[in-house]
Amino acid sequence: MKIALGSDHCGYEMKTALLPVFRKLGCQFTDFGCVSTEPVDFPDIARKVCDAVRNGEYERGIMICGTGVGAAMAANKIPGIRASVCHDVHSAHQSVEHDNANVMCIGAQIIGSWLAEDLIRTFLTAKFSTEEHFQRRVRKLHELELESARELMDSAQNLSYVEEEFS
Ligand SMILES: O=C(CO)[C@H](O)[C@H](O)[C@H](O)COP(=O)(O)O
Repeated sequence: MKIALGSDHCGYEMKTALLPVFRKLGCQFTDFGCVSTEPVDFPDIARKVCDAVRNGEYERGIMICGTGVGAAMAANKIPGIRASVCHDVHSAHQSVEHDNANVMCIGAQIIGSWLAEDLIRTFLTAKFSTEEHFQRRVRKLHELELESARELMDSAQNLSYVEEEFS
């Protein structure tokens, strides 16, 4: 499995400590940054990780920030991304089995690297269920994404109409 990996400065040390885990699991991975504990902005890294997953080059993504929350917020803005914040093993597999999560976000300020290793192993080995109700719900997530895109396009059109009127 090919994994897109990323962190901000708060997750950098945990990410570095976890690199042997990906090797042990036989995963191919690319680290999309950051490269030190120098402060960066998690949305910039999330963009790179999620684009790599979204374009199909990588099957899943893992982001580590301070809490996992900011990374998940950023990731879920990107079409095609279903990101979870996981600090327990149950969520790590259920978010894939039921919700087809393709990015998992972890908070380095919340858990230690032993649990993070279990979460990664669990997330990467879980598979999306073929049961119809789970498939239907994920289709609905996609529909929400399309509705939001349409709403954005409509409001952009309204905006240009207003701009024309006042120019
Ligand atoms: O946890 C985070 C977002 O949910 C991130 O790791 C932030 O960087 C966190 O807010 C830490 O902020 P800092 O003052 O830039 O270290």
